[in-house]
Amino acid sequence: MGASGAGKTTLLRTLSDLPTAAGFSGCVTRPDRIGWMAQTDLLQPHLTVAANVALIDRLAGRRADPARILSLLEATGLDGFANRRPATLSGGQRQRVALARALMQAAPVLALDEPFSALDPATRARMQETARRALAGCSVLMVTHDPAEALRIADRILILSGGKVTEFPLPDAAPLRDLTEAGTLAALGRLNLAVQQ
Ligand SMILES: Nc1ncnc2c1ncn2[C@@H]1O[C@H](COP(=O)(O)OP(=O)(O)OP(=O)(O)O)[C@@H](O)[C@H]1O
Repeated sequence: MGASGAGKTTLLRTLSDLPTAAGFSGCVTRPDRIGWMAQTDLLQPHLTVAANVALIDRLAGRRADPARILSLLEATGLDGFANRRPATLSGGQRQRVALARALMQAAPVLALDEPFSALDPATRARMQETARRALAGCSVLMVTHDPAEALRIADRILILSGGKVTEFPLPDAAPLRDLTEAGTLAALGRLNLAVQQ
């Protein structure tokens, strides 16, 4: 988390070995493969939804498992959309295709840059659950502007400000946390203040 312009996307891109406008010196140790989902969905307009989900495999010269594609489309609430083109989808549906594509990569580390920002609250809550389930066992570094989202799903919350990272202490409850529970609600108040500083 962190204010707009704090450098969150730049940090994710640096960790993922993607180019940035920022200067960087030092050394990043990372696994060979890092999955990535950007703020913009970057869907290929000429490909169907299923082909977009399979794209990373295709680019890597692998055959994508059709059953896995269908199960990820189902998990992201897109069953029946496999043969549609991105232009026929809403912004939220497109973002869910991008999420399915990120989940398809099954990389040990996944960088998600505000993956749920275009979704309505109910779909967003469902996608948070889907992503947590589908990504159990992966390390996921996710940027979000939404303190409630971070509190609900994160194992750790780091706040980037003035070039420094501070860890926000989480309540004892395990994710997916109940935001109406007193301890979580109190933490939400503290987190709202912390990200405004
Ligand atoms: N460590 C850094 N050194 C120099 N410039 C940086 C650094 N980190 C970020 N910047 C620059 O600051 C600007 C904003 O960075 P970035 O897009 O990463 O912010 P952000 O926190 O993701 O913002 P937003 O929440 O609005 O998406 C960019 O122009 C980026 O190049």
